Amino acid sequence: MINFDDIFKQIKESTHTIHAIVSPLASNDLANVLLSLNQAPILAEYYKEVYEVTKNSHALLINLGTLNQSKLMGIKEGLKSAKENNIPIILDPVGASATKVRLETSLYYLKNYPIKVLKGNYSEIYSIYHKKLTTSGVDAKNIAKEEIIKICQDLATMYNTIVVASGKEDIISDGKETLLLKNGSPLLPKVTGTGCILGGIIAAAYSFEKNLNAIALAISILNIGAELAIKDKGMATFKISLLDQISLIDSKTIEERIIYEKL
Ligand SMILES: Nc1ncnc2c1ncn2[C@@H]1O[C@H](COP(=O)(O)OP(=O)(O)OP(=O)(O)O)[C@@H](O)[C@H]1O
Ligand SMILES: Cc1ncsc1CCO
Repeated sequence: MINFDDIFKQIKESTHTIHAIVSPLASNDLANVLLSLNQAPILAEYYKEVYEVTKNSHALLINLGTLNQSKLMGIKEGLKSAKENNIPIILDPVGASATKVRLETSLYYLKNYPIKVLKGNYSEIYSIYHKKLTTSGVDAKNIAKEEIIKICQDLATMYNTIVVASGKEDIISDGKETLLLKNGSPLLPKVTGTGCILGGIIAAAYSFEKNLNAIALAISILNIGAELAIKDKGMATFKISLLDQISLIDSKTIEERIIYEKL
C-alpha cells in the first residue's frame, strides 16, 4: 500500500509557487485547482518577465496547448531559467501526436533541457517515442497497454526523466520502477483540459517530493476526485463537483480507494 500521508500533509501545509505556461482554455481551472490544494499558481508568459518568474518558483509547467510565436518565446526563457536555476521542469506535450511543430518542439525540449516529468496522453507519448504523428496512420486508441508501458520505460531511460502516460489506466515510469493506476471516470475525457489540470497537480506534487509516489498522488487526486463527483446532473455539474472533490479530498480517502499495480 502506498502511503501518501507525509507528502499530502506537506502540500496542504506549505505553499509552493508553480509557474505554469498553459493553454488559456485550461488556465483558470488549473489555477483554481492549485489554489484549492494550498499552492500558488502564476501564469506569466511574457518573454521579458518569464526568466525572473521561473527563477522564483518551485516548478515550471510547460503545456503546449494553444501555441503561438510569443508563447514559444516565453517558454524559451522559462526553460533557460529553469536549467540555470535548477527549477524542475514538467512538460505536457499537448498535441505532439497531431502536428509536426508540436512534435519537433517537444523532442527539442527533451533533448536540450532537463525535463523532470514528461506527461502526455497515450497518443502523445507514442508519437514522441516513434517520432511520428498518430494522424499519419496509427490509431493510438488501439495501441496495446503493454506497448505503451514499454514505451514509457524506454523514454524514461532515454531522457533520464519520469514519464506519465494518461488514459483509462495511467502509467508512471522512471525506467526502473513502473506503476499502473486504475482509478478515474469515463466522464473525465469529456471535460476539456483535465489532462492540463493533471499537469498542474503533478508539477505541484513533484515540487515537494521528486519521486513516483508524488506523481501517483497527483493522478489519484484528480481520478478519485472524479469518482466522487456528481455524475447524474450533466457535464457542468460534474465539472464543478470535480473541482469541489479535489479541494476536499484527503490522503485517507485516496489510500482507501486507489487501485494500482507495481509492474
Ligand atoms: N476512459 C477513462 N476512464 C477513466 N479515467 C480516464 C479515462 N480517460 C482519461 N481518464 C483520466 O482523465 C485524466 C486526463 O487524461 P487524458 O488522457 O484524457 O488527458 P488529455 O488527453 O491530455 O486531456 P485534455 O487534452 O482534455 O487536457 C487522467 O487523470 C486520466 O486518468
Ligand atoms: C481542446 C484543446 N485545444 C488546444 S489545447 C486543448 C485542451 C486539451 O489539451
